[in-house]
Amino acid sequence: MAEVSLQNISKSFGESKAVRNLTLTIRDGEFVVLLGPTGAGKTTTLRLIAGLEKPDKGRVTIGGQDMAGAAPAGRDVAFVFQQYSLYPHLTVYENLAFPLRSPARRLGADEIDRRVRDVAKMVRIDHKLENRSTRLSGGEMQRVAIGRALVRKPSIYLMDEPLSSLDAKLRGELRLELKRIQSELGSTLLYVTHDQIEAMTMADRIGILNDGELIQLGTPREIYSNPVNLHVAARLGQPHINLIPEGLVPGGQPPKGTKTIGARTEHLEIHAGNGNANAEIDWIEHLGDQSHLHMRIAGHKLVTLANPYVPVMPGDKITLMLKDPLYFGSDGQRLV
Ligand SMILES: Nc1ncnc2c1ncn2[C@@H]1O[C@H](COP(=O)(O)OP(=O)(O)OP(=O)(O)O)[C@@H](O)[C@H]1O
Repeated sequence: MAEVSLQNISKSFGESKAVRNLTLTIRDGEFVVLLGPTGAGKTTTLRLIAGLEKPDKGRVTIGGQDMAGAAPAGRDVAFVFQQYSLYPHLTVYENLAFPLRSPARRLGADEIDRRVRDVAKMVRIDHKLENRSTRLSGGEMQRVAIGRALVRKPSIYLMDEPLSSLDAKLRGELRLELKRIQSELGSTLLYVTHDQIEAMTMADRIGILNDGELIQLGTPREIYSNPVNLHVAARLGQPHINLIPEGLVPGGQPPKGTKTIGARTEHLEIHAGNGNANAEIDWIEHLGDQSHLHMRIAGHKLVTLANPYVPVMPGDKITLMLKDPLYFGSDGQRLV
């Protein structure tokens, strides 16, 4: 494995600026997730590292070596795509062995067999090695696709939304397994997604990309608790952070210049009305182990998470207070 570094990378397609002056280092053995909406430049960033696109400006290094001029095959990266790109006419075993059979690798049959069986166990597909790859469920095919990247032991794994075509349950399972495998192998991995749960649960560090720009890079906790601006604050958290005008809800100590307050569940205190009510419960969404309380205050709607036994009903008057919320200025930047 190796450290991979992007320095001041820019890439445009005609008028469209896909990546703008991006600087990012993925440390040896680190799992970095790029999180951003559609069109943010996530896939382009992976393709620039893989050598499938050439930067207009800037440098890519892998293990300290400048990759300018290096063809994709010479870069020692493994790419996993959103859609399992398996060879349909080959068995699972042959799909896994394929990347190891290149003459440049000069691996013996025993070594190939050992690696294929090790990886098949790791991605839990060892019971289907003789199956045609088309005779597998979606989750199994994606395990094989991930396994095929893993057998190679490259400098870095690049993964482009590899779980997005799977149903929620499988996605949850493979998320855990991918994280386990990555920690076991100490792999360097750059993973792109627009799923905040994947980013929060798997990443050592998350990079928030928007409109081709890296807006913030930090641990999941840092990104969640200390967003640098409104855009980052709105990317993470379920339900979405409430963004309300300063002065609407009492409490907190807004610094000079505060325009918007960011209030997540942990930043809101709710008390029974007792004569000072300033808000009203609109409705309650029961999610099973938790509920979403929808509230209204002076025409603004807020949502917060509550335990399902909280003794309130739609129409109840309540007192809403802020507790150390996030503050943002008129330019959307965080004020501390
Ligand atoms: N080959 C191309 N030709 C023209 N424009 C492109 C090309 N590849 C990407 N773009 C543009 O560059 C921008 C970034 O695209 P990119 O695919 O990197 O975004 P993304 O964050 O991966 O989006 P998604 O989540 O939808 O895959 C978009 O505006 C896209 O239309």
